[in-house]
Amino acid sequence: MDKAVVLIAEELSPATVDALGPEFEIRYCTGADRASLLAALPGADAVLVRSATRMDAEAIAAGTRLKVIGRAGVGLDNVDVPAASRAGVMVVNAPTSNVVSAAELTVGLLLAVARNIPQADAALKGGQWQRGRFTGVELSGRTLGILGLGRIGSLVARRMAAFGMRLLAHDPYVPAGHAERLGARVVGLDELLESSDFLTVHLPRTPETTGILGFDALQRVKPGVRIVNAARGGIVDEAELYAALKEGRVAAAGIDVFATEPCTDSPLFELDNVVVTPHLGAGTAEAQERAGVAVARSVREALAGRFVPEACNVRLGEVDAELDPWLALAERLGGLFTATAGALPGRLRVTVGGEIARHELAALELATVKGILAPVVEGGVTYVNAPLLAQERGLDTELVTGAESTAHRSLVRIEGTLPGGEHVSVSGTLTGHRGGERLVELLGHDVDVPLGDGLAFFLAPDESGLIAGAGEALARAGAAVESLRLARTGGDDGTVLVAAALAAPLEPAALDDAAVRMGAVRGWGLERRR
Ligand SMILES: NC(=O)c1ccc[n+]([C@@H]2O[C@H](COP(=O)([O-])OP(=O)(O)OC[C@H]3O[C@@H](n4cnc5c(N)ncnc54)[C@H](O)[C@@H]3O)[C@@H](O)[C@H]2O)c1
Ligand SMILES: O=C(O)[C@H](O)COP(=O)(O)O
Repeated sequence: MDKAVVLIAEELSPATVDALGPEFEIRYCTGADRASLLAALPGADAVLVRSATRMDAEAIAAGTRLKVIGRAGVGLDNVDVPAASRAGVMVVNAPTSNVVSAAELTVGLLLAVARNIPQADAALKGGQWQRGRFTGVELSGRTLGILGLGRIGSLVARRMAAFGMRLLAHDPYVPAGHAERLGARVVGLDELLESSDFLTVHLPRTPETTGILGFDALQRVKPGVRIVNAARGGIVDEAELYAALKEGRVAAAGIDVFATEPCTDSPLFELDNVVVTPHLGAGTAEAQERAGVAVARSVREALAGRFVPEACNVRLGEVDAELDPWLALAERLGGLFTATAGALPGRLRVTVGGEIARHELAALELATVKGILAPVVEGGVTYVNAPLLAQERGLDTELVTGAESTAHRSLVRIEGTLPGGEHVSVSGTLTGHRGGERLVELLGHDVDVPLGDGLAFFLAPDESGLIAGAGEALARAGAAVESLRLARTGGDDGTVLVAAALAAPLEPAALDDAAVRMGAVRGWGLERRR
């Protein structure tokens, strides 16, 4: 089988490729070069990007076999997440990988604009020993205004408290008490602007925050303020900042991010009181390794068709790790439901009983739908597109929880009525320390077989010698039978269910042949998960 292709579109830590492992073909392109990106995407199952690759609707459409976009970093403003969701493409990022590095760069920029370090360095290397020209200010005792008290803003708060700064914060969306625990006082935007000697920006770029430090805000700042932006370009209006720096209302600025990147030409670059870096917030070995390894792991999971907790466009909230094997079971049972039904029901009921019923089960419901649709949908079913595909096929799902499971500690049952009126049901559980998947009911027949590979089922009239006849029929059809079970109880149509565990799945023609030989009314199989 061909290896899945992972396309690396930007410079990533070598640890990324190591974490992907040998089972992928790795290809490279230059994501910032549109032609290179669009030419490489059609062959890729996954693409790994940083902030310079625009994964918009056009690029996502070009990735005809794309299943996952891995953003080796935090910001997703270069990824059209809704377009990815429509295309069934999972988007994963590494939201905490580089926050310490970004906070540390912020500290560096705050020190640089306080003490003119880069300017003094450049002057001295240019042969000038000028000490008075670069006299700065102390941070200690001054007021730092933090705009956005999320992950990075909070790390900056802790670090700058150690410098003896007074902390103010503006962030209407953090819980009460968070700022106080960091030693910061929460204030409105006006007070933040009017009272801060230093202002540092840690907001996401949203319609609300774009230009938030524009003409009006820069008119209200404390004269002589120093501003640092290591969040996103465009949050500080570059033209207005330039004007305020020229006037001296803003004494200095440290800027890591620009409205348009790469940015190699800006009026800001002409000003002595500006320190700039080329989007270096995440530019450390540690951050790159963390980001690369995190997305590599998520990509491996996503390409294996498993649930990825870090997926940004699967809205299931936190999924308890204890539930993972149950998701796999539900998906497997969904596949068996479709193999048994040969059609989709209009309405599907997923009943979860016993101990696992206390968990949040939206992911398990989705895993079931994924398993049910996978055998019948071309192009792959993922946790991302399963709800949309179900809707398109008119498949409604009802989740029933809390039912007692008397025979098993926990049980998952899937049932639905087909358009022809036939009721189909399948139930399974996990047993033993290693959580082996077991089928415990099929079409109302009580069975107990491992949900292994190569299962085959037959419905046959209840006659003596059936088990011997079934064994012989399967052997003649070329099957290596590992075990045979007869399920007499539960069915109400006079047939018994023969469940055969085979060493390898049988081809459909061989299954039919075996069914005819044993006098079964029908036979069907469950193939190995791909
Ligand atoms: N320079 C870099 O290389 C680099 C590296 C990492 C992250 N970043 C950027 O840094 C920024 C912060 O990242 P984070 O991980 O701390 O994000 P975060 O989501 O943890 O924090 C953002 C905070 O902003 C607040 N916020 C949102 N809208 C607001 C508004 N209108 N007014 C006030 N507060 C508002 C939110 O409540 C949140 O607490 C992001 O823009 C991210 O893309 C840059
Ligand atoms: O959003 C991020 O993670 C940072 O801005 C870093 O972006 P980068 O991966 O392009 O350096």
